[in-house]
Amino acid sequence: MTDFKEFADVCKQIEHISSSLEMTDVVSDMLKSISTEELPVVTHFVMGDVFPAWSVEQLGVGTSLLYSALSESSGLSLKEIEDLVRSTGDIGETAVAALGKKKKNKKKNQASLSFFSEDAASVSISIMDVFERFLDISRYSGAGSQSSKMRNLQFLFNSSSSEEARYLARLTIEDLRIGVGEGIVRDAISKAFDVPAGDIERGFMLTNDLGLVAVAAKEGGIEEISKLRMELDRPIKMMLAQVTPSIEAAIKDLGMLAVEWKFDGARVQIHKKGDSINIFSRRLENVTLSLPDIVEAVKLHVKADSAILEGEAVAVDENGAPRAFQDILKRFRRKYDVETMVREIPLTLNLFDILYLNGDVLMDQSLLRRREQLVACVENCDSIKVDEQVLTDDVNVVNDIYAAALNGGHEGVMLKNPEASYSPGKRGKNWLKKKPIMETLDLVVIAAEWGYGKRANLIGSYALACFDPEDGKFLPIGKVATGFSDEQLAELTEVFSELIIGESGREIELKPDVVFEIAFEEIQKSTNYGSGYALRFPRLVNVREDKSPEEAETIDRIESIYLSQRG
Ligand SMILES: Nc1ncnc2c1ncn2[C@@H]1O[C@H](COP(=O)(O)OP(=O)(O)OP(=O)(O)O)[C@@H](O)[C@H]1O
Repeated sequence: MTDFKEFADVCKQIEHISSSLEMTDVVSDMLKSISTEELPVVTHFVMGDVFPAWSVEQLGVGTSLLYSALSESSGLSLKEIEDLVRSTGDIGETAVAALGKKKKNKKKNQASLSFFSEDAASVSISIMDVFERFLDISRYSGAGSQSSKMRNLQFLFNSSSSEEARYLARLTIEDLRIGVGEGIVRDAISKAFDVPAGDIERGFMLTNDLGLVAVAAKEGGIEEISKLRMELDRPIKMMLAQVTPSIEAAIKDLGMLAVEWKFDGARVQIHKKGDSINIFSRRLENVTLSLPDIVEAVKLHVKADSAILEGEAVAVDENGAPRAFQDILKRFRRKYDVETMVREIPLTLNLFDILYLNGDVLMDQSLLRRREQLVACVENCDSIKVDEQVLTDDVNVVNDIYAAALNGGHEGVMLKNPEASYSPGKRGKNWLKKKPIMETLDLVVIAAEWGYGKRANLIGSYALACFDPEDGKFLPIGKVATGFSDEQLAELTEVFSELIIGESGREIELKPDVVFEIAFEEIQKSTNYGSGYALRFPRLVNVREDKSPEEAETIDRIESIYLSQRG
């Protein structure tokens, strides 16, 4: 059993390293040194995850619960914890300071020990102890769950040293902040168990779980990795599209095109095993409970024993015409009553891909072959259908389809390579999208400011960042304070209150989790922000609840938009 302290020591070491190669070496050494049981846990922990995004288990600890646990464990008041968050600007440092103070208090007042009953023996905790407690926390939800979660958190903080608490606190809100992302872990697994990085990547593509890949690599090297398969109820990352500047350019790039309407809704991946249906969002979260109408439609109209299907769920009005993008997102929120939502915001599901059918993985087949099988197993009706696809290399034909899509209230067209296989998580050239000039950017909210006067209780301005996939960092690019309705400001304040990880005066630092779609006039060079760019006249268009922070615009894309603006 490895002590959690050893994990915390490695995190501390990594925090002081800037080179990715060195980080990879340290992570690789740690992966080699631990047991097979600990391997999947540590693989996720080191990236700041407790469970994979798609797992049924979810931790669901917000910062307010964490503050209360730290307050109880340290004996400091909630207000003192909040002050520490403000002064240290980091939840990890807050935990270190709070538990440090607790020790001093304990010496002063032995009587208080009985309050910390669970840690009276001051035993060290192992990595697996921490994981077990997290697992227990994930089992509680709804009314009365807070106290059970609290008990577990207190146990963890009471039995950890203040150094361990730094990483424990950050892990609790799944924001470890040591800069280790999927790329580094993939390379570390490859190095630790001597399997080429390409094979690790392929295993990851099929399973979406680096923990599982690490165990396979350790137990049987390439051979075991090559046995990894896609599985029902374990979603895979979705294939994405690049913007094409023009239809002519798309034909030049791909030749023959498979042209489909681009629907404006939310992407879903549906896993069907007999009558058991699971639906995953673009962020790979299990959203089945929000979409009972889609579950029914799939049960009735998809003629397959087992299948993995992909499509776009679109909110429609009584005539079947598409409604605003915000409406579909309401359907995914748990805070609304599902039955009312199903009644008020009906959906249609437009299926456009199939990755698995009756035991066969179809991902490596061409789009055309996959589509034949998709068409054959879906009975088209109002609630679910496979929309038309046209094969052509004639620019006029594509232009007509594009015009018809826009006239119908849809977003544009998808122009796909008919021969291409499905590449999970890739934004390559095999799927192109054409829609009216895109003047919005999807950016991650990393910080914010409380408002003034009457709006002092509302967050009024948000700091935005783009993503650097090289090192997994979010690079500031500007602030947005316009485009919000009062109702939206109140709703967002509630959401962001659970993501506060540091506070200084009116400024708050936020766990990067929420993506804003931002309209802007121009991208300018700037020394004010870490990205080296700033936005002129940014305003909020949408909250992209369907996107994860890693799906925000990359710094490369910002650079290329900047260059294209200059002609
Ligand atoms: N026929 C279709 N085929 C594939 N994707 C479609 C189709 N119709 C709508 N879509 C949606 O379009 C998206 C493809 O664009 P992209 O991968 O760039 O996603 P995105 O970043 O959300 O872009 P956007 O903001 O343009 O929707 C898919 O993720 C899917 O949600």
